[in-house]
Amino acid sequence: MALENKIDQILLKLDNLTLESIAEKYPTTHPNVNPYDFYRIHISEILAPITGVASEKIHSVIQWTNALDKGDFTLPIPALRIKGAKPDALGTEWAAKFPEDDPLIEKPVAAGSFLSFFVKGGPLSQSLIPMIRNLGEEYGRNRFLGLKDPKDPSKGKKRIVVEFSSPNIAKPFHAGHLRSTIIGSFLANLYEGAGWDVIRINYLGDWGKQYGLLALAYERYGDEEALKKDPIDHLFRLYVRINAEKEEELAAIEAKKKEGQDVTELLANSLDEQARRYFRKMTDRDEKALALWKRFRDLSIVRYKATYARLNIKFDEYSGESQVSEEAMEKVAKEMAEKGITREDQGAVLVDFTELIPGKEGKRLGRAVVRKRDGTALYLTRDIAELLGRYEKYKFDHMIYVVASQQDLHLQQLFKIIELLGYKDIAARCQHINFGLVLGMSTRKGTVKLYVSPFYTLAHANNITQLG
Ligand SMILES: NC(=[NH2+])NCCC[C@H](N)C(=O)O
Repeated sequence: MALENKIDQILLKLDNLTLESIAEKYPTTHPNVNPYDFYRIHISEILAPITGVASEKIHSVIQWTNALDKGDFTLPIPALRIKGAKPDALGTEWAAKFPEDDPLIEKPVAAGSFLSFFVKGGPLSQSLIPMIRNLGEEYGRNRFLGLKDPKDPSKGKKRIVVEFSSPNIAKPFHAGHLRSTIIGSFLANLYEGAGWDVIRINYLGDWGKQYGLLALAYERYGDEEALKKDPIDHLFRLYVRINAEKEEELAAIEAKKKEGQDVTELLANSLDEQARRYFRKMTDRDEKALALWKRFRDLSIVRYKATYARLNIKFDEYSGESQVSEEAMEKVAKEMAEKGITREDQGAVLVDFTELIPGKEGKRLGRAVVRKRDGTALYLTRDIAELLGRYEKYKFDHMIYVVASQQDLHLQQLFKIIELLGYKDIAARCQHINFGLVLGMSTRKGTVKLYVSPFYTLAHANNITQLG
């Protein structure tokens, strides 16, 4: 984009630079879309002769401030590593030598070992407003940041996978999922604005024994009309009801056991056991068992989509725990065993971090079961295979999981297993973005609050503040 405003022309002249020489000397900058890049360069060019330090070096350490009273930019003097000089004294000296009447920047303020720089408001707005008018919708974005090689755009964009929202079908979409949705969508938009190729994934909780239990509940109490009208609500009601029954039943069995009765048969016929068997049929891809579950999933997705649409959010992929194939899990199970990461323990398979990793870290990570005694896989097992599958499919440069801090340990275990498998490079590309807990809610007890009204409010706000 051509530079059409005077201030920037003045700046180029001031520092005796051209856009070409800037690109050469400061390859990470993009002054034609980010006016602040000019300012950082300008400060560096002024300070170079005063300090005797190369302007590129100064440029590389100038930072944003974290509070406005500290200026627009700050220079941490110790970062320049000048031997034998006291940073505080240098700060005072350099501030004194800084030109009194620079057209763009106030004389800096020395604050301890930092120099604070304040941009002059008038000239900035004179340069900024034409820039906003020129760039239009593009203003505020910097598509260069996401390039694989900033010097060679033909090499393409970096790719990021952002996994967020990820509710559990049949359970309500609670405040935790809402937070993941808002944060995840915001991050995805931000990366898009920064020129990355962004893949948005919704990893549904749609698999596990509880979906066997839910199917049983539907067979007993399900209502076709209610399901069609509001699947999420209907399934939630069934889920709470059947869980209460299951808990009651288990408590009764436990009491009988305490009295010394033989409860083997009761346990074998319990709801819990029936649910397990039902889910087993699902993992064996029994068509009948899967048909009901698939309806629950499909209807829930239709509802989710409508809600996300209000928030101006779209996903590129509705993946989910159910989409992780048994074959993929078997493959990685074999690999883990071969690489000595897993061991058997009373018929179950687990990763014992306390043995694999010495010291505190191993202790902190503890032990994690990856295959139950009855042969079924777990949440973690699915995540391991899913992560590797995503890498295979997307070859991402970075992947973010936006998940509540409740699952900090789970994600640390996941990333560590990937690393132990020898995929250090893939593990290093993964990041957990967490957020605090919403206390006092339990889906099983039915104490979850459905956040309908904030949804509307946020949808509204999102329309106005959307980044991309
Ligand atoms: N890859 C993952 N484990 N993502 C997080 C999924 C969140 C999960 N469905 C929950 O509601 O708690």
